This record gives sequence, C-alpha cells and structure tokens, in this order.
Amino acid sequence: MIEYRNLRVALLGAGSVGAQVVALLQKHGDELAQRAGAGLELVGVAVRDVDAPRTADIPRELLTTDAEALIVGADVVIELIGGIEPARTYILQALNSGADVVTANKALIATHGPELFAAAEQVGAQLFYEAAVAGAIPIIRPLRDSLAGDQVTRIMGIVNGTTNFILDRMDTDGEGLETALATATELGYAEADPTGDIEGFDAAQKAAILASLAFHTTVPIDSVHREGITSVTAEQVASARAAGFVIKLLAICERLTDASGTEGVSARVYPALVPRTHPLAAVRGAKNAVFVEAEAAGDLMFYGAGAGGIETASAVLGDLVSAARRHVIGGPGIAESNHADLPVLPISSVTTRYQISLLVGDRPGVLATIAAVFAEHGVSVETVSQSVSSVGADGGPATATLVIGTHEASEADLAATVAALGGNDVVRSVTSVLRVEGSD
Ligand SMILES: NC(=O)C1=CN([C@@H]2O[C@H](COP(=O)(O)OP(=O)(O)OC[C@H]3O[C@@H](n4cnc5c(N)ncnc54)[C@H](O)[C@@H]3O)[C@@H](O)[C@H]2O)C=CC1
Ligand SMILES: N[C@@H](CC=O)C(=O)O
Ligand code: NA
Repeated sequence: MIEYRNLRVALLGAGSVGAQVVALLQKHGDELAQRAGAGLELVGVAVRDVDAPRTADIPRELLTTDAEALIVGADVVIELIGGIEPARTYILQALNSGADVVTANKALIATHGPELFAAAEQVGAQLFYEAAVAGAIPIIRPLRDSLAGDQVTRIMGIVNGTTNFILDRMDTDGEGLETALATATELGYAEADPTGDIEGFDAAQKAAILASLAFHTTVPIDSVHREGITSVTAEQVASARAAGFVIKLLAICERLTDASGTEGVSARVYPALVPRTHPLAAVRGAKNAVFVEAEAAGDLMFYGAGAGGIETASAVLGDLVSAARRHVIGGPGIAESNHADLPVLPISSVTTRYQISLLVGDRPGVLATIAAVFAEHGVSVETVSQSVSSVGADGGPATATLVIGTHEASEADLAATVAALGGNDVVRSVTSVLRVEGSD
C-alpha cells in the first residue's frame, strides 16, 4: 500500500454542489488519492449555520462558521458559496497564502477573473474553474489545453440548464415560465436568485468566460450583449413549433470583422429560433451543449449535464485531483492567456437571420408594401408565409399574420426595419422578432 502525503482540503459552502462534493469525497476519497498521488484530507467545511439540514451526511466536527480560519494552512480551497462577496475575499486570501483554489463561481470569474488570475500568478498558485461553465461538461480544459494549438472561430452553446429546462417544458407541455422555474429550483438547477438564470446573466457570465478563453482576450462581462427568456411568450413557442423551430437561449462567441474592417470578438446571449433538425434542438431538460468551431479541428460538440448538485460536483472533484497533482509535481500553475487582446465589438456589428411576425390588414398590396420596407433598409427577405386571415370580432376588416424570414442582416438594419414596420399604416402590430441561429 503506497503512503501518500496528505493535502489539506478546505471546503467553503455545503449547498447543492458542496454537499455532493463531500458525499463523493467520502465515497471515493481513497481512489481519488491514488489518482492524485496525494491523500485528500477534508479538514473542514465552512457553512453559515452548522445546524441547517443538508443533503449529505457531513460529520459535525468538520462544520465551522469561520471560513477565514479554515483557509489558513489549506493546500486546496474549494469555494462553493457562490456570489461575489465574501467569495472573492476568501479566494484572494487562499491564493495569497499559496493554496490552489477550485471554484464553480462563474459570477465571480466573469466579473473579477483578471484580479484573481493575477493573484494566483503572483504566488504560482492556480485557480481551477471547470464547474463554472456548463457544469459537469468538460469545456474549460478542452479550450485552455486541448485547443491551445488551434484557432477557435466560433462557439455556440446552451449553457444555462434552468432556462433550457423551462423552454423545453414550454415547448413540450405548454407549461408556463413560473411553474417550470419552480420545478427547476426544486431540482437544484437554478441560482440562489433565479433572476440570474431567466434574465440571461448566468449565461452571459459563461459567455464571457468562454470567449476570454477561446480568443485569448479578456472579455469583460459588461461587453456581453444579454437578453433573457422572460419576454418569450407561449405564442412564440407554439408558432416556432408549427414552423419547425424550437426556441433556445443561446450563448454565442465569435471572431468577427466588422463593416469598417476591425477584427474583434463578439459575445452575446439571446433566445433564438433553432431548426428542429439542428443538433442543439435535441438538447432537452437541464442538459447543456457547446459547439466549438476551430480552424483545424473543425466542428466539436460537448454535451451533458450543465447543472445539478452531483453532476457539478464531478467537475469540482476533477479540478481537485488536478490541483493535488500539481502540488505533488510542484512548479507554478498555468497562467491565463490573454495575449491576443482583441477588441470586443458591439451587437450592432453582428449579422444574423431573423424571423418577424406581423399582424396586417388583409387587403391587396399589403405584401408589396411590407416587402418595400425591408428593401428600403437593405434587409433581404428569404421566406414569407401568411396564416389564415380572419374577420375582426367587431365585424371590422380582415387581418392576417405574416411571418417573414430574412437572409443575414445587420442588427442595425433590422432594428431600423422593425421601427419602420411599426409606423406603417398597413401593419397593425409587430408581434414577434426573433433571431434564427443554426442551419438545417
Ligand atoms: N447548482 C448547480 O447546478 C450549479 C452551481 N454552480 C455554482 O456553484 C456554486 C454553488 O452553487 P449551489 O451549491 O447550487 O448553491 P447553494 O445556494 O445551494 O449553496 C451555497 C451554500 O453556501 C452557503 N453560504 C453562503 N454564504 C456563505 C458563507 N459566507 N460562508 C459559508 N457558507 C455560505 C449557503 O448557505 C449555501 O448552503 C455557485 O457559484 C453556483 O453558481 C455551478 C454550476 C452548476
Ligand atoms: N443555474 C445554472 C447552474 C449551472 O451553472 C444553470 O441553470 O445552468
Ligand atoms: Na464544465
């Protein structure tokens, strides 16, 4: 039997993910020690209330409310309390004392990443955060290590389990957002404040992290264009279904050259129509998927559990083993790579396809008038469909719903087109504007 030196592991937070980290360490600790080449001794678990009920059986003597004291002398600190403070202070304390840190905290990495990476580099420690993007799915290491020799050009992913779960329920069961969100919260997918999920903040944080890694550029969270799912209506979901699409909240990161020839990157999050034949349409429930397009590797797809306590604990423990191996081997941690330093371009530089639904008066010449508005703004129409027209309830003139699909158009041209349609006499209302992403 090989005798290993023991590494002191301090855990901060014993919620959905933290409790599962303890349970898995209790179950597989000996085996993980063999993989790591060092014993992994859980020296304590910092909690807010030692008497609170937990989903894992944590020995009471390990529980403490004094996180700062626990960090002192630890070789590896696992931060699973979430949020900015006091997580940031605890992580800085741990890194400054030379400990490696494992975190799942995307909010913190996306907002204070440069400060934390610099603190780690200063002392030769390493900050591990595989669980911060797409939960259990390995995506941080593939981007940082496996694709370090390639040029990533685009990433398109479903990176928020809660919103994918909600949109899936709306699509398959016709369930409302509130009911589906309550279930997602019960299942441990949602953030402590689920506004972070449904308003797209969580996905935007992940987009910032992915874009920074993929393009070797610091992408600040404020530069990520963000739209959540709260404005997605049951009607939009049903119309999408009828037209062969499904609505998904997408995070898109890409290298672009804008109209003035400036090369940069774009990171954005919005709900979009995805053709049902596209592989992303098959990503159901709280599952996540990330497509990566790289110059030499071509298309790669990463799929799996993006949320959930035990699933996310898998990524945390993978990082713990990596941190332990690093301690055994010695030497400085891997520093963040941001040498490319590309500008982050605004959403107005992006081009994409759109689908616009209009309620119009059903009379001769309407279609020609609408087509002219698109043409005047340089937006090329690809498809037009008209639903059954109906006579108004008050016996007034008949109306029809027109659904217009466009070729690729710039965000700016599209916005001007929609504004002009809204002010046109033949248009009763613009009922829906959605981007279309992914080809059949
Ligand atoms: N739940 C999930 O599916 C995933 C979560 N994450 C991230 O993992 C982290 C943890 O998430 P969950 O476990 O879901 O959250 P949670 O809310 O279930 O657990 C957090 C725990 O930390 C405790 N806590 C808060 N402040 C504390 C403090 N100052 N000292 C000690 N304990 C404190 C809370 O009482 C709670 O028990 C977050 O950063 C989250 O964004 C990442 C991927 C997936
Ligand atoms: N709330 C997040 C949890 C994982 O990051 C999600 O729903 O994806
Ligand atoms: Na991950």
